[in-house]
Order: sequence, then structure tokens, then C-alpha cells
Amino acid sequence: MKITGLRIGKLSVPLKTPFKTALRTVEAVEDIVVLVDTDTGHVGHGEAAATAVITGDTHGSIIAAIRDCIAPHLLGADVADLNRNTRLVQTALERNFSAKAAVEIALYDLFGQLYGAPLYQLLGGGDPVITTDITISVDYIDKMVADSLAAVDRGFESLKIKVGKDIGLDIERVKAIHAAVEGRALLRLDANQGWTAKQAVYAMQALENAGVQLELLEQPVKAQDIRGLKYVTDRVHTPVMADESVFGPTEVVDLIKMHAADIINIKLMKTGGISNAIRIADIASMYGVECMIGCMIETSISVAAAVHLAVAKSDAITKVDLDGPSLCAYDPVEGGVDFNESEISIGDAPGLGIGDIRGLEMLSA
Ligand SMILES: C[C@H](N)C(=O)N[C@H](CCC(=O)O)C(=O)O
Ligand SMILES: [Mg+2]
Repeated sequence: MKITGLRIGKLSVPLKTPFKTALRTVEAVEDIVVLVDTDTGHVGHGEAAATAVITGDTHGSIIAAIRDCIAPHLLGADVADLNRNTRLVQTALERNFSAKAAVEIALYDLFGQLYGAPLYQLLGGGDPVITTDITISVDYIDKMVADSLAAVDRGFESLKIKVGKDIGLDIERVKAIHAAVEGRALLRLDANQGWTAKQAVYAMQALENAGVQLELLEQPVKAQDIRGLKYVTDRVHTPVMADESVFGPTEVVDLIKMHAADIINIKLMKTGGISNAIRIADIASMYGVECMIGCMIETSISVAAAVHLAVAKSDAITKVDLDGPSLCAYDPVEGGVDFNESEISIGDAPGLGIGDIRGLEMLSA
């Protein structure tokens, strides 16, 4: 099976409600989709999220990276040469991780189609059913409490509560949700870089002293502030997770050696796709460090790849934040992974199993 071309499209899907973090407010998924064509008629599917505030990637940069830098290396490549092909993607240009992720996802999808097996089986197998949390956007306290209770009623057993806007209000937000939920769900906090290290320690000690039990605290401080992250990790009982502070395997090794965080959030849009995500999971496993698999505002195309990875690497990936498709007003993808509220399951289709994509607008070559 030989690669004959790459096509690029744009996909817009409204969210059920606006997604609000300390970094941004988003009302729709607006992602780039890549289709990798082959001489056998098989098509590989990938998706890139333009999360400029986190990865620096924009629609324009993703399109240019794929079209001008990555695609020329892959024309004529054999789909069976997966490791060679992912190396070509990773070395085609510096950074541009979301563009690399989209193309890698499509290459792994084709690899699964070539061998007629769901991707997770080729990555080592596992139980094809996982459970995700759901995000509670940062908002007025009453709204966050109502959203949390609605999520618990829908069966979500873990809530990822967005904070990082105002330290005093954040503490009140979490206390109110904790009181309302009454232990029916685990609570994870994500400050999306909104606090200083000292504020984070103050907030966590206030919550711990008030008897609020939290599963973890994600990215309390600025992405570059690794010393601040360690400062927090050293001083609070709640496990601290690095998200925006770590993208690739080298950063993960540094972070683990410094003991700057307890948990690593792996996202395909930060790692540049599946090959480096596998490396991170294996490094973490070697060091006995837990990982979460996360996503940006993405549809079920790229999140499907994250699900396959999570299933195959469940020794290291013990926490799942793959709620992107649940936040969408509808699933634009025919086939693929089944996202049913908190339960995510993979069927028998080869690769990622993705069929037609509703509303995909192809861009001219
Ligand atoms: C969607 C997921 N639950 C999530 O919260 N991801 C964010 C970043 C999402 C974005 O701004 O696109 C995170 O973990 O920080
Ligand atoms: Mg995060």
C-alpha cells in the first residue's frame, strides 16, 4: 500500500456550551483534517487542533506545515514502513506538533487498515473500553455547581474543574462543587497556568484544610515555570500534574528527574502524534510515574487515536480526559470509536474505523 497524496480540509462542529478555561473561551471545534490517500483506495484520517495559546499552532501554520514540509516526504512511501514514515514526519520541520499529530494519526490509521486490525491491537492490545471525565468550564459558582450536578446525573464519575481565574473565587468554586457533589464524583482541578506557585500552595492548603479531597491539580503555574511547578509539587499533598509544561519525551525525562510533577498529561497535539506519545508512556512506566491521556478541543477523529493509545498503554495511562467528542453538539464522524457519555469503546473495524465525515470542507491543493 503506497501513499499517493495528502488532502487537507476544515471541520467545524459547534460545542454544546462554550468551553471556558483560564486561557480561552471556545464555542466550536474548528480543526484541520488530513486525508492520506493510497494506491489501494484506503484513506487514513487525522485531525489537528489549532490551539495557539498552548501549542502555538494556527490553521495557517498547520496547513503550511503539512502541505509544504511534511507531505512531500511521504509521497510514494510504503504504509508498512511505519517507523520510517513517522521519523520523516518528525524530522520534516521543527515543532508544529499539531500538524505532525494529524499526519501521524492518519499513518497509524492506514497501518491498521493494512493489517486489517483495530489500531490498539497493533499497539499491543488491551481492554477496548475506557472511562473519561468531563470538563466543568470556569464560570459563576452557581453555574459550575449546576454543571457539575448535571454531569454526575449523566454518569460521569470524574469532573475536571477549570479554575485559575481568581484565587479567592477559585477556592469558593471548588468548595461549593465539593459540597454539592457529596462524594459522587472524583474532582480534578485544572488551573491552566492561572496561578503563581505561592497562590497554588495557598489554595491547595486552604482546600486540604477544609477537608476538600481532590484527585489531582493540573498545571497550576505558567508552562515555562518548571521551578514553580516543583515548588507546588513539593508542598501540597494533592498530586500535581504537568500539562502545558511538557510536550515531548525529553521534557518528560527532565521533569521526572527533577520530581517537578507527580503525573504527566499526554496529548497527541503536544507530542506530535502517536510515536512520541508511546515513548512518553514507556518512559513514565519505567519510572513508575502515572500519566493522563488528554485532548484539546477536538472531534472523534483525533480523539479516537488517543483512545486506541490509552487502551494499549493502560499500564502507564491510568487517567483519561478525552471528553472532546462529548463536548461537541454532534459527532460528525461515521464509524470510529463510540463515545457514549463517560464510556468510550472501540469496535472491530481496522485502523481507527473512520468513515464519512459530515461537514468536512476540503481545501484546494
Ligand atoms: C478538553 C479537555 N478536557 C481539556 O480540558 N483540555 C485542556 C485544553 C483544551 C483547549 O484549550 O483546547 C487542558 O487540559 O488544558
Ligand atoms: Mg490541562
